[in-house]
Amino acid sequence: MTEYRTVRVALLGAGSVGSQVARLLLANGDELAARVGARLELAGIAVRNVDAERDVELPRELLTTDAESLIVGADIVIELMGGIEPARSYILSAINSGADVITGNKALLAAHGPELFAQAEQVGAEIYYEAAVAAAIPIIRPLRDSLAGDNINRILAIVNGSTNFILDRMDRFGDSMEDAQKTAFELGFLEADPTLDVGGYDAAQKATILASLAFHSSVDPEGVYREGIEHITAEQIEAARKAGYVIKLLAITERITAEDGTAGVSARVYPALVSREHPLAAVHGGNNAVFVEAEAAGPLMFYGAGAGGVQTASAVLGDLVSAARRHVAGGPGLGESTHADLPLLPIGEVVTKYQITLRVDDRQGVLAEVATVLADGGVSVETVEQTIESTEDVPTAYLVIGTHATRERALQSTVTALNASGVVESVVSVLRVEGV
Ligand SMILES: NC(=O)C1=CN([C@@H]2O[C@H](COP(=O)(O)OP(=O)(O)OC[C@H]3O[C@@H](n4cnc5c(N)ncnc54)[C@H](OP(=O)(O)O)[C@@H]3O)[C@@H](O)[C@H]2O)C=CC1
Ligand SMILES: N[C@@H](CC=O)C(=O)O
Repeated sequence: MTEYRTVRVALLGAGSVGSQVARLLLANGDELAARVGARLELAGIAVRNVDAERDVELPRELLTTDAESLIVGADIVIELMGGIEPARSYILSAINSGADVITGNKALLAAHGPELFAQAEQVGAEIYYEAAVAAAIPIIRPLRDSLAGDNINRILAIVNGSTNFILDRMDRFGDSMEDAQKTAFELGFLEADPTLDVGGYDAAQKATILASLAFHSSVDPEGVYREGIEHITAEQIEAARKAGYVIKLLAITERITAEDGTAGVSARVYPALVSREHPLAAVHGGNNAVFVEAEAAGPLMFYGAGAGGVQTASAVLGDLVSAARRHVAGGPGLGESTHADLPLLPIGEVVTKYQITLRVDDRQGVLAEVATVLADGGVSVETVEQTIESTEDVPTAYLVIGTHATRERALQSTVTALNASGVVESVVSVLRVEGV
């Protein structure tokens, strides 16, 4: 039998993900040792309550509430507790004591990533975080390594499984928003606080991480534009379907140029119209997908499970093998590269296409009046469709206007002008069209 040296691993958290990591680490010890060239010894598992019932039976003697003592002497610390504190302090302790760190904590990385990476760089430690975006889907390493020699222009991503599940139910089964949310909750898709998913906060944290990585820049999470799906109606889903679109909550990050010529990055999250021909339209249920547009590689799509204990554990164990190999072989790790530091530009600088639905009086000349307001605002019209829904005494028409690519600032002021003009009864909806 091969004699291996030992790498000591401390696990913080034994919830959905942590318990699966512990199970797989204990069950596959020999195989992992052969792959790494060292035995991965699970030194202990820190939890809040050692007597709590768990999905996976874990050796009682490994459980402890003393995370600090566990960290001391560990070669690798895996943080799967979630939240900001005490996770941040534990990670800093681990780094300062010379350990490499693995985490799936997107909330922490979005809020404190630069601080943690800077500290790690100072002491020569590494932070691995494949599980933090799109769980089981390998996307961090491809962006950090495989595409490191290319230039990324844009990423369009479905990174929140529960909102994708909800919108997909509405699209494919005709559910209302309320019913779809109820089903998502019953199936355990939504976070304990569903606002994190439905309000787009979870996706915005992941967009922050993707933007930093793709554009080698330090991205302030406060500057990431965010809209949730809570206002999406069954009528909008139906109208989108008729027009050949599906509505998806997208996390988008791209290289853009502001009106004054400043080169920068946009990171944003909102429900957008996606053509049914686009690969992202075929992402159903709770799945995730990251669509990368790179200068040389062209379009690439990474697809799979974006949540789930065992699926996420796969990404964590991949990181563990990498970290342990580095520990055995020595030498530099993957490193964090924020050398470009492009500014994060506000939503007003984004250029995209829009679909505007207006409710207007069905009378002669109304279309020309609407066209004048749009032209005055610098919004160029690509398509117009009119539906008449008049009753005997209320002659009403709906205009669905598709625009050419327009800067968001101009679009928003034109929508304000339309509302104030007296020409339209109401602006029913404004949706951005992405993936074109
Ligand atoms: N679940 C998923 O599908 C995914 C999760 N992630 C990320 O992975 C991380 C873990 O998620 P998940 O497993 O779902 O979380 P859970 O809430 O299921 O588990 C959290 C674990 O951490 C322990 N814990 C919490 N606070 C402390 C503390 N102060 N001291 C010691 N232990 C503590 C809990 O202990 P106890 O059991 O005693 O309560 C529990 O075992 C999060 O950052 C999450 O965002 C990323 C991708 C997907
Ligand atoms: N709540 C998240 C879980 C994984 O990060 C989601 O719905 O995708």
